[in-house]
Amino acid sequence: MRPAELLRAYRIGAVLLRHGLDELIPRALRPWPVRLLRHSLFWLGNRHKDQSRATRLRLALEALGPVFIKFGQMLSTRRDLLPRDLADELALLQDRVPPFPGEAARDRIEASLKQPIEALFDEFDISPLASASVAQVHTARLKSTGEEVVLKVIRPDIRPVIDADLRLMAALAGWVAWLFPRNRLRPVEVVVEYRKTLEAELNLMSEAANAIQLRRNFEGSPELYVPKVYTDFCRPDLLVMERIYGIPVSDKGALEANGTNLQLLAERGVRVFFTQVFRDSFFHADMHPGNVFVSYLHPEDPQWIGIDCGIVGTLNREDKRYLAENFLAFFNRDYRKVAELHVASGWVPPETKVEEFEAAIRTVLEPIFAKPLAEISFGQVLLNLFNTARRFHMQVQPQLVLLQKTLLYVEGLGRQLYPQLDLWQTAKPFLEQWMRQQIGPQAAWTTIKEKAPFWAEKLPQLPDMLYDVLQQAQRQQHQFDRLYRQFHHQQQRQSRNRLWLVLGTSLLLAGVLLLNGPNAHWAPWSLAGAAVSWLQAWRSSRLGA
Ligand SMILES: Nc1ncnc2c1ncn2[C@@H]1O[C@H](COP(=O)(O)OP(=O)(O)OP(=O)(O)O)[C@@H](O)[C@H]1O
Repeated sequence: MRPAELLRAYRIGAVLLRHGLDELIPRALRPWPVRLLRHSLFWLGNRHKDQSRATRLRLALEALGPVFIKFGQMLSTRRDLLPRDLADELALLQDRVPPFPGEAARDRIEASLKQPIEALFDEFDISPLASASVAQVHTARLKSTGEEVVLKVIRPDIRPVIDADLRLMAALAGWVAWLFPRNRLRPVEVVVEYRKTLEAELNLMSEAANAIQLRRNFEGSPELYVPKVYTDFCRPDLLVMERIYGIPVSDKGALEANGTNLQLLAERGVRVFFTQVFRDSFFHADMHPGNVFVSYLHPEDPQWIGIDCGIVGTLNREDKRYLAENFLAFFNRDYRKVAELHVASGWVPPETKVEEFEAAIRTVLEPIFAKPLAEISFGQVLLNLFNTARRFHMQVQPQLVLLQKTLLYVEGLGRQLYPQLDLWQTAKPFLEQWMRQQIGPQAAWTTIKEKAPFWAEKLPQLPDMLYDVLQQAQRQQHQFDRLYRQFHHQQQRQSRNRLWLVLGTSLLLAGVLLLNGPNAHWAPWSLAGAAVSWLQAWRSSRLGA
């Protein structure tokens, strides 16, 4: 460890102790030498004794800076791993970070583009429009077209901090895993997963690619608008995109003042999400209110605006089948079907007892379904299902966890806008349509259509291929006949061999017996016969070899 890292490690340890987080470790796992050591660090006493353990954890993460704050935010969504009080408190984590000087942003942009800013942009605003823990946003105009743009630039000093903190975090996770090997938190895996998310957020080229894909998927849609990305100016640490003007979704007063149809807006939010999931298999997975706006234009026919595509989820056909089949089974409150689906599809091990699994699902979901449909949370249903399935050894895929978390956000936003929002009613047509596409005549027709170009390409080659196959079959038949004849011949020879050996042995025995009897003169003949028989057996085996 380098001196700077040692210092940082000390600081992390000091912050954790000053927030009394050592008390989160069960007393049984803190033997007296550890407790003695703790007491000897008297200058690092718990300074937040009056706060709950959850609040102390949140305050400590906030004190440790962006890497830990984002880590806490990620953990808050893993309710399967954390106790409820901790998860609730971590969800309150905010990355309030002071902006860095606009001049530093300007230097960084110029270094990335290898040109002075004035050569490409007019009206670059030196004071940031927004500032977050990883990046800062400035406004400008494209010199070539006059279009208004925003420039999102990664904080200049963030990379080494992130690298060092991640290394320390990984070491800490390793110790925790070593100390508590049976801990269900799985710290090492959680840190690895976190590192991937953070790496993706640090590369603005991947955010640009995601935004382009999402924009293409919703090209011309009245429901969702995604700002244009100016790829020529994008670099790993710089993203340039169209500036949008929208009402922040959290500002319900402004939405109402603009005359927005809130019911339609909420329903469209759910539809946009399910379209991304079931039509495109590609969804925006960072739907926090700072990333979602509503257009000022045509408020009676409201359009969402989505920015910050740093985190997206992708789904495969199997994931979608899992979601659609389970949701439809839930819709009919058919827990048996849900349990059977899990076993039949191999999502849980085949030896799982369907009755037990069904009972466990019923226990966690029946209280939810006792509420009116409009109050049920899809996200909560999924979360409870995942937690139950994990107990039955199902490996819940990360993309499904991401989807479940996004679903909670979407529901939260929707219900905030229009509390009577009936999610099931809005989502059901999507699920049913998807299922129709997967099974039945429509599915068969779709498969034929999908395969048609392949067959059209292969059809002219079909006679040749058929001829080849027939030729090959004929050759194989000949080969088989030859092998069979060889085998038969060998069998015959072996049985002849055995006969000669048996005869030789019998004649040998007879010869030996005759030697001592009254007919001893026959003995040489018998022994000679034995010798001839063995010779014959030897010859025949040599011929076959
Ligand atoms: N295209 C845009 N047009 C107008 N404002 C924008 C645009 N993109 C970003 N902003 C503003 O900048 C803020 C931060 O942008 P963004 O969410 O992309 O950054 P971030 O660093 O990923 O922040 P966070 O971590 O909070 O999501 C947004 O909340 C919004 O106010």
